Amino acid sequence: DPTWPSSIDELEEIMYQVLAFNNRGFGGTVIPCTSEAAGPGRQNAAEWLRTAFHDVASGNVYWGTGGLDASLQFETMNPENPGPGFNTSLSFYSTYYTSRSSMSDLIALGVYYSVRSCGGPAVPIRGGRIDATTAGSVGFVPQPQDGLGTFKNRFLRIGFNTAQMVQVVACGHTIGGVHSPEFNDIVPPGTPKNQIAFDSTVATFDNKVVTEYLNNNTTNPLVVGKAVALKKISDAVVFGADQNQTVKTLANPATFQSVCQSVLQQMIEVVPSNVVFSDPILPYFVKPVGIQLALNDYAASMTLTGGIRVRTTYLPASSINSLTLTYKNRYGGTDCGPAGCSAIVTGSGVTKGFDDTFFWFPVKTTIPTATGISSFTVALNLANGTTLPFDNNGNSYPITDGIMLQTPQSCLLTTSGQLTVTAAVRNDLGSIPVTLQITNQMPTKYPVASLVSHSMSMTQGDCVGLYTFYTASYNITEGMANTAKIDVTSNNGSTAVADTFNNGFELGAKCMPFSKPASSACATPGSSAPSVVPPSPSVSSTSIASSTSSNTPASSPSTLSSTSTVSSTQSSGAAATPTAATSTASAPAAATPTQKQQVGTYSLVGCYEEATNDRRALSSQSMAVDTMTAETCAGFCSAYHYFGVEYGRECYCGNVLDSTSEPAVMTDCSMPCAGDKSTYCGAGNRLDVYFSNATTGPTQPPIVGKYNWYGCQTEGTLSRALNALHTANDNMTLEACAGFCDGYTYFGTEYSRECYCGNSFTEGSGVAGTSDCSMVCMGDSKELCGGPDRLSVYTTEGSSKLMSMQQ
Ligand code: HEM
Repeated sequence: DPTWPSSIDELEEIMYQVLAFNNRGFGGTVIPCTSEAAGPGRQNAAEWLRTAFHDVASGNVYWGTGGLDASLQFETMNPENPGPGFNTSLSFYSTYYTSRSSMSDLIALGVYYSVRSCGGPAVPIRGGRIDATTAGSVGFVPQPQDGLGTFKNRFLRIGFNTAQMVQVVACGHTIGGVHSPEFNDIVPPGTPKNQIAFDSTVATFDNKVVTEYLNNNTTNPLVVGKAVALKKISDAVVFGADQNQTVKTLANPATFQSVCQSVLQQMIEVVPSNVVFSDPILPYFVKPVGIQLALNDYAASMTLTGGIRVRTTYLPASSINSLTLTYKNRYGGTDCGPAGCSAIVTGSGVTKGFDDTFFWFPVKTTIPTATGISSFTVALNLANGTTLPFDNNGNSYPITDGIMLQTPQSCLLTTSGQLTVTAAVRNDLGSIPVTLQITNQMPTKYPVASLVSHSMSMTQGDCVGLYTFYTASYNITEGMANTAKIDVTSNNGSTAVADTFNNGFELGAKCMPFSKPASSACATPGSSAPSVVPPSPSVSSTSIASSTSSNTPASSPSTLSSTSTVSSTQSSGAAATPTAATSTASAPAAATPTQKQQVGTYSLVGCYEEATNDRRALSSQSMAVDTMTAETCAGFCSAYHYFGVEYGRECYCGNVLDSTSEPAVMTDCSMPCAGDKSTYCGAGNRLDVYFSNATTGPTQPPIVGKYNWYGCQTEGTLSRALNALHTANDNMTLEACAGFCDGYTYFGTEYSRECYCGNSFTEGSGVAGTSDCSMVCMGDSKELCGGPDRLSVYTTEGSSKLMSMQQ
């Protein structure tokens, strides 16, 4: 494996995540090879291969200029580039164009995809090509009527000798053909599909173009037919350049495949002399993909999410029982709090490449903020009882908790482009510029968009425990929001920490509130490995302790906007260590009933006021009974991160605590539980709030029957997003909806109990933030069934988000 992360990571994922779960959608219009996505006779695979050649044709190996540099985007109006195929191909590639995937590398990847999809060899792809910013030299694309001398000169100019010229033309002209709209003298109008193929197998990358030529039974329009009288028989001239010597060697099918593999690689590696190529891009055995950290409410813990992708080409998925992820704390040590430093993950989701398969291990690990994370290693636990360790070539897989994009607290309205980004920066990283950089595409008059970047400094906001929030807002040009990549960086130079290349389209439409710890919890991480690990309840107790001591009316804000608070806390260093507060918090439990600190996996957060905005502090579900205990409520709310008991007999659940709900003094929660008088259950307008990070919460399973997770989608503007069939009932589950929609490409569940089916999305339906789809299914509290106006969508195709945005 290359050492992760690497500059080719984005290209590697586009190259190998071809089909099924988490596919990148790059094969959309060239798989299968027969695909004529641009119309009858317009075979995209053939167009992609020809596109690469026409881009290369401007190259000059003597000068070290041109070649595969995407200059074709500026040359499509030139008469030597006739036909719609260049535009179709380049505009498709353009959607994948980012700072980590140049257009010219994408054109090269297009050769790999089109050739492989048509049954040809796997052309090795190296990354690192640099895109031209203007047109290259034009007039160097060989034409059917040119003579042998011209052909030889043209090919020498791009570094091909006569034999290689014969080879590369044969390898190009094994798929596709000549079209009448562009060459109506060679292909008469009225020809079926307006196309004459180069050989009898138009959509197979085989040597028929050669054997049929040698056997004199070819129908190649650049060898026989109308072209003869017009002297436009370029393939006959090229193939005959050395009295058929080279072309005869290609009559062996295996030779043809291996020769094409090498001359096509040679072709796509004609590049300007300033290009430094990477090694050939091979699939990682083990690769972290989409790894992200985010601080959880109250900042006592953070969650590491993402996937570990394991290549199962030679090691079948069935031989892997599970994966153990072991991490180091932010000091490189092994103190990770009570839960320890490792997590066992089971696999779900299979991705296919042309020649590979991959198995995914979705990671969701809670890490105490006090100890943090700096790197991890992976071990595969095999069915035969052995383990296979992976340590990133001895480096561990690095990850910084110095800065993180707070996805839930960031939001993007894809329609208007209004973006708000919140980043959490570790307080010990000090006095800093924190910058937000947004890179998005902008349309140009050419088929390829340009990339534009905007940087701005972020404004310091609340201090939340060991971190401080920074925010910035920006308006992305209308229509371009889905292309945005978001980088947040703190500090600069060698001390910079960054969280980069985050997808704008993964942000929700609404910025979620963050339930804050008290401002007194604001601190910097200890300078040595911390011996003290405050688990979530102790930090929460800190906030209680602080309200107690400050003795301010509960309505007084603990909104931590004041920078002076932040800086003074920072300078006073460890004064606010959470452990000190824990003992304070446990002190008030003096009355006969006691305050339960722990209920199952839930820990007491504290006593909280009800929300003040007509909502409930915890608003997802509720119930009330005269036998209420904390246990009863915990069971009822097991699908949620929070539960709260109030007024002795009421129970409320939710995944977020409403932002207007403020901590109250612990002694406010003084009503015994109706079902257990020895413990407290809140009071009037006061809840005892408990929190759990355990994955008893509902999940969005990646696979439901034959459907794969697609994403959280908004409703359509004029009709339902999926409008073929629908049903609704109180027993709704993902499985039930999948069964109901059997035969449709998509199913979506919405608002806990609704189910919709369809083969495509109607107008206006777009990507929503995953956090928008957070309502529990009525029929299964372990699963998520959309949200208000939001669908949890699954598809039989596992088609990618990028593709859906194109529609
Ligand atoms: C002497 C050199 C060459 C000449 C004169 C030539 C000429 C042509 C012409 C006239 C067409 C028909 C285009 C249309 O009607 O859409 C064509 C198609 C094609 N060429 Fe070439 N070509 C040459 C070399 C190459 C090379 C080196 C490759 C790639 C390795 C290549 C790949 C293709 C492909 C794949 C098509 C089919 C496109 C489609 O079906 O849409 N050609 N070529």
